[in-house]
Amino acid sequence: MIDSITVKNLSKSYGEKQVLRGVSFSVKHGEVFSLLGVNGAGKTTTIECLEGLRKWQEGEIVVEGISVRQHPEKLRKVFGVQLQSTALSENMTAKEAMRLFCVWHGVKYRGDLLTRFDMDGEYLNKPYAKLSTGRKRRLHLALALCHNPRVLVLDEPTAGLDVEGRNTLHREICRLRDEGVTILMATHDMAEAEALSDRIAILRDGVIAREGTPMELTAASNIQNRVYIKTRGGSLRENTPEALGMPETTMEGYSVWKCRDAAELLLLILPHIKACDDIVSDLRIERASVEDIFLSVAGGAK
Ligand SMILES: Nc1ncnc2c1ncn2[C@@H]1O[C@H](COP(=O)(O)OP(=O)(O)OP(=O)(O)O)[C@@H](O)[C@H]1O
Repeated sequence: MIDSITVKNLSKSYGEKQVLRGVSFSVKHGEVFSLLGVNGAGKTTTIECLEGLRKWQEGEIVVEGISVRQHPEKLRKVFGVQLQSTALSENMTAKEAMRLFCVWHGVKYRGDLLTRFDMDGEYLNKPYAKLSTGRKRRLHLALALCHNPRVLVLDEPTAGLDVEGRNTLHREICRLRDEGVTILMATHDMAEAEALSDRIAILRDGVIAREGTPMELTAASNIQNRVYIKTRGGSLRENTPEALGMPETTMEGYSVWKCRDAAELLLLILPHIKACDDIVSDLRIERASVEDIFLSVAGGAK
């Protein structure tokens, strides 16, 4: 079995309102796959169908070889689902929550997970309501992993966290991926998606409008790159070859070109600098980011 998750032609309406119109994607084992889309694009709906929590009208979903429509009861073993922030009762402690989850999944108490997520010591017996958002997120992740799920589903895993909390969770997500867990994530954080994902899909108007690795998505875009070059002798400020054209702008001593193909531009510029007996003192290429691609794709959503 190559794919951990396969979603084929998924269509889902709430009453008259059609939200998904034939969504298809697949996630390989041990891959981090991010689903992006504007508010209301249908990310959570897709995830909830996948978890067997919602019925849908058309299409097929298979997770770890299990047909979600036919055997939703078999999914509990397979999935680890991170809770929403209001999901535990206010007075419950981390230790009690872990006990509860372990009993529910029929496994031994997993104090090791509370230690791994730094939820032992002073946090172990603190009421849930008194934990910070970051600590709650750590606890949710620890609980989601108590039965060693093969697939982890994360909906906005780092929303509202500070930089340190975000980095900690990112490290854990990478670690879980390295341990072979398949991770499906919905996020609005483009930098997070770009840094963590093996592949990304952008939902728009009820279908997957773009899909690929972060490199593929950004390389295939029509968004122009910016090339910044500074030389010691300033040879780019005058006498640039005709084919090159003058820089679009200069900034803090850098000549700046906008171009689709940075390599082509450099093949013209660098020989010119050398021919002028000049030396490059700094060179930067600003590529289109996943956020740029997202804005160009999802920005046109109805
Ligand atoms: N239970 C429901 N009944 C009716 N409409 C719903 C229901 N749940 C979601 N919707 C609608 O379906 C659409 C998709 O919602 P969904 O929550 O899946 O989007 P999302 O991409 O996760 O959005 P967000 O980024 O805001 O979380 C929205 O228009 C929403 O109003």
